[in-house]
Amino acid sequence: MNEIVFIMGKSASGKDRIYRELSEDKALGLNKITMYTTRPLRSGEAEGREYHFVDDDTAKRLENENKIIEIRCYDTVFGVWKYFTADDGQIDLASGKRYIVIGTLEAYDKFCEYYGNEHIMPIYIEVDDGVRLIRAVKREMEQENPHYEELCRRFLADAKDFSEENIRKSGITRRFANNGEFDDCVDEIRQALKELVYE
Ligand SMILES: Nc1ncnc2c1ncn2[C@@H]1O[C@H](COP(=O)(O)OP(=O)(O)OP(=O)(O)O)[C@@H](O)[C@H]1O
Repeated sequence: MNEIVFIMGKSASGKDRIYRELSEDKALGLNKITMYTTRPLRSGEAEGREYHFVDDDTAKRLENENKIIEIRCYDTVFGVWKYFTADDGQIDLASGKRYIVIGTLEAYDKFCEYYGNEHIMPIYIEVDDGVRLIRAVKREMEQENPHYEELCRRFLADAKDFSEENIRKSGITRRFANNGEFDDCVDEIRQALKELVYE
């Protein structure tokens, strides 16, 4: 049973857009998971909507209780900010519900360790590097303050994080290409979900 649909891919591969499209499709009935962060709430954000905003002690307590499924720690100028997914009851494999998660390859491995890979359906989105870089630059140009250095850093970091060896080690065998029309890619994923998640 593939109760958890796990979307992943390099930066600007289109995963946010695909995640939104699939999670808004009522017919699929995929439930979103709210992650946690120790970074402060920004204006316009609301507790429980973008994230559950918690302090470091809460993160440590959940860690001690072995309730953290995957965690990423970033050394920022404001100190260490943690982003994590916790086993807080949002995912209940016995409930018959389906879930949709977006994350890194490392997070996918952690989900497999925690829940067992038979419960997770990996959706790996792939876009040719040249096309992906152009889309990333275009998206950045639309920002008020484009950060091209960060874009380049992520592009290079992704080449390592999503190396062919890492993809193979994670047991990812199927890739969903998003080089052409967005709807074609989403249709292919919908078809795969019908076969593998709603079998
Ligand atoms: N098939 C497509 N054709 C054209 N543009 C696309 C297509 N798919 C996605 N895009 C665009 O590419 C850009 C990157 O998509 P998106 O933000 O969803 O990527 P992402 O993988 O979530 O990136 P990141 O990890 O950097 O946040 C967006 O501007 C999106 O609208």
